[in-house]
Amino acid sequence: MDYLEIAGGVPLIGDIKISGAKNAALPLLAAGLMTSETLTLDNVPNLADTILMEDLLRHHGLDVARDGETVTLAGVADNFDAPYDLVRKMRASILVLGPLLARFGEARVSLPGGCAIGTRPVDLHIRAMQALGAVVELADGYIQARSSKGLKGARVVFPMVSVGATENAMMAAALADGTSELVNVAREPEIIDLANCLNAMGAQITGAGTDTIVIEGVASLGVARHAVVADRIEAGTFAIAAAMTEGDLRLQGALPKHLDALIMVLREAGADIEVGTDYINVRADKRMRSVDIVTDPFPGFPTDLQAQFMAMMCVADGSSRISETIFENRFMHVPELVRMGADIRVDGGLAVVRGRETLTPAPVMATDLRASVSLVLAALATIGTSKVSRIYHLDRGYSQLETKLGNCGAQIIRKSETD
Ligand SMILES: CC(=O)N[C@H]1[C@@H](OP(=O)(O)OP(=O)(O)OC[C@H]2O[C@@H](n3ccc(=O)[nH]c3=O)[C@H](O)[C@@H]2O)O[C@H](CO)[C@@H](O)[C@@H]1O
Ligand SMILES: C=C(OP(=O)(O)O)C(=O)O
Repeated sequence: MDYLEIAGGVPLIGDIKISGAKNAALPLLAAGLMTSETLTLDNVPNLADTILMEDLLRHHGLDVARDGETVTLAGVADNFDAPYDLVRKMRASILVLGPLLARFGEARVSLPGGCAIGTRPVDLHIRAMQALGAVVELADGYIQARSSKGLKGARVVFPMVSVGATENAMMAAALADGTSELVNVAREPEIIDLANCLNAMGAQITGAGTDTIVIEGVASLGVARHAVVADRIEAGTFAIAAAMTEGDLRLQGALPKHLDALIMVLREAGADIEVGTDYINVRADKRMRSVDIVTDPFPGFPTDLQAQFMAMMCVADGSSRISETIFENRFMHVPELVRMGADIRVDGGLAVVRGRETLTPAPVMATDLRASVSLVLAALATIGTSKVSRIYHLDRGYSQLETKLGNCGAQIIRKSETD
């Protein structure tokens, strides 16, 4: 199994090009099921998750071709079954439910089950499909959905904000008969990116980025070409890396309007941040100050940056309160950070971090994507050599992580247990 060996304590200095967003690319790829014409997606990051989604689409019968970061989807699906073996590896596989149901009137998708960060039910996805007229049954661990006469536009009010359920409902309603109003939807930039792509394919969606989306259903969607939006979570991760190593990173392609909450707390912590329309420059020449954060749906502080921010607070001056409100079990990085000498107390969804002057190098491992990268950040800021194991989690969400960081001075090497 691969691991990373990181000799930390070096300020990161240089330029990093931000990749396309995993969390935008996954629904955009699923949207390829909704047309019989070609959908070409540019800036698709080359990640374990996007490759798995490409495999899932092939399994459904699409022709999928990748050339660098451009993915072309053609053909028509002829298999409406998303099996457990593919879905269990990536929860975002549930995003084929809306497209298959809307386009073909049937879908059978394995229930994804819980994962390291929480139980993550899919009840809101199912309720949205039912509201649009589908008949849904749960049997043998599968969601079996049918709409033999096609989906019907409807008013769907979400009891809580869900990114994935908003995306599934938006895709299903795009091909439904009549008007849909989706209320209390997620406002994440990835939702806007999906709406833009669907509209380029011929959908009629307005309101994406607000809490109400209105969709006039159309009979079919056509050909389109769309570039995936920049990954705000990758950019945010590197922004934190610059601040905590007292470095100077220019994040090319990062969109500051998608990172307002992080930029505000980094400035409060003492980082010097300059922004342009498509770059963020983060500079620090002293130890950061402690700041409290609460995770929230966009435009709040993203849960996908909570672990990385906590790593920074472990070496900040003072005491920080970190509240995780989105997922019930998203503190798995805590015991590993503690192994590196961090002082963290957890009480339910609250972590209190008392910053130390420095951490100590240690062998660590994590059980999810952002927890893993938080350990990489902690190791980069710690003098001495740390070993971060189970890095297959990192490969789900960070494209060329070692190269990008290595080009900015990080001493980070991927090794195999057999080396
Ligand atoms: C591929 C992708 O885009 N993943 C992101 C997406 O995940 P995902 O779309 O799975 O996250 P949701 O926004 O749906 O989850 C938010 C909360 O709603 C709950 N919930 C969700 C659906 C449902 O049917 N019932 C229910 O109770 C979840 O358990 C969670 O507590 O948004 C999360 C929240 O910003 C991010 O951390 C993930 O990186
Ligand atoms: C939780 C994440 O992803 P997913 O929803 O795909 O598990 C993430 O990107 O941090």
